Amino acid sequence: MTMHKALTIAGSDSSGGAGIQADLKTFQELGVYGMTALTTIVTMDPENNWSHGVFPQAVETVEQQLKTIVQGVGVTALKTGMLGSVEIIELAAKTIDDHHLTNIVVDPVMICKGEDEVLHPETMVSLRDVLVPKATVVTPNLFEAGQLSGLGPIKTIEQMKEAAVKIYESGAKYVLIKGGNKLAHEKAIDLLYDGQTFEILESDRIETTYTHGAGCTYSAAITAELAKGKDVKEAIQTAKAFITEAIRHSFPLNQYVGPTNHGAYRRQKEAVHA
Ligand SMILES: Nc1ncnc2c1ncn2[C@@H]1O[C@H](COP(=O)(O)OP(=O)(O)O)[C@@H](O)[C@H]1O
Ligand SMILES: Cc1ncc(COP(=O)(O)O)c(C=O)c1O
Repeated sequence: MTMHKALTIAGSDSSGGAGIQADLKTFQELGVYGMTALTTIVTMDPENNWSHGVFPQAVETVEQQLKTIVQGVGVTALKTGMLGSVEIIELAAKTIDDHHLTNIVVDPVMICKGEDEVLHPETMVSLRDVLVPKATVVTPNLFEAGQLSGLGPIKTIEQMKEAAVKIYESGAKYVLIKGGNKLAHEKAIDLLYDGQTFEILESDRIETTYTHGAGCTYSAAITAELAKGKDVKEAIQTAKAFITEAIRHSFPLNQYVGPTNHGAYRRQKEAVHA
């Protein structure tokens, strides 16, 4: 039996709903063997208004993890999430080049939901210039698309298209901009651009504030499907169905954070086939 092996190079969300935790849960649900290179650790302080703590790992530690996985095991597809520093972004890009890795999903994480400033502005420039050019698919949300394209706040589908063209020019093969619940539309709209045509992906828009980890989960699902050998459009379609079910069944974990439900898509499929 062929084993499909996916890697996530990303941060840890200690509360379990986003970051590498979301990625691993998603890989498992979609039948792919998941591996991790941990870049930074994010905490939330219940005694201090849930303020975020960010604890970056040393570059050497990330390098050794990548060696373990890429040289020691081999990967069929990989995604990047929160990378935390320019050095780690450069390391991820170099690893992709040195080992001729393919099926690369770049989730250009710049902030955690609820925050409104880029964690480190210099990482945005490095993501755009060093890592986005390696991407098979880059998956910015509206805020990140505004930053990567230089267009600033994006509010309409027309502006999403304009941003997609600019980001494509940075060198990604496919640009997938997530409208999600920040676009004023009755559906949850994402826009896919392959350098030639725009495609709108839409799903039910679910009335909830529990979307913690939605972007991580979506990009991990795309990665898992690419690892199985699916083409980009097919992988994105499955991932969109996966994240829609995960959001439909999301839940409050505590007063502050509500993660998506990683098991919902598989349960729904099993119910249909029962
Ligand atoms: N309320 C919602 N209902 C349905 N789909 C949603 C909702 N919010 C986000 N999505 C979808 O979830 C995926 C992740 O988007 P988003 O939450 O914007 O990413 P991020 O976590 O990076 O900000 C996208 O496919 C988006 O359209
Ligand atoms: C480690 C880590 N990566 C990524 C994210 C981004 O999560 P989301 O998918 O909700 O945008 C977070 C948010 O808390 C995080 O802690």
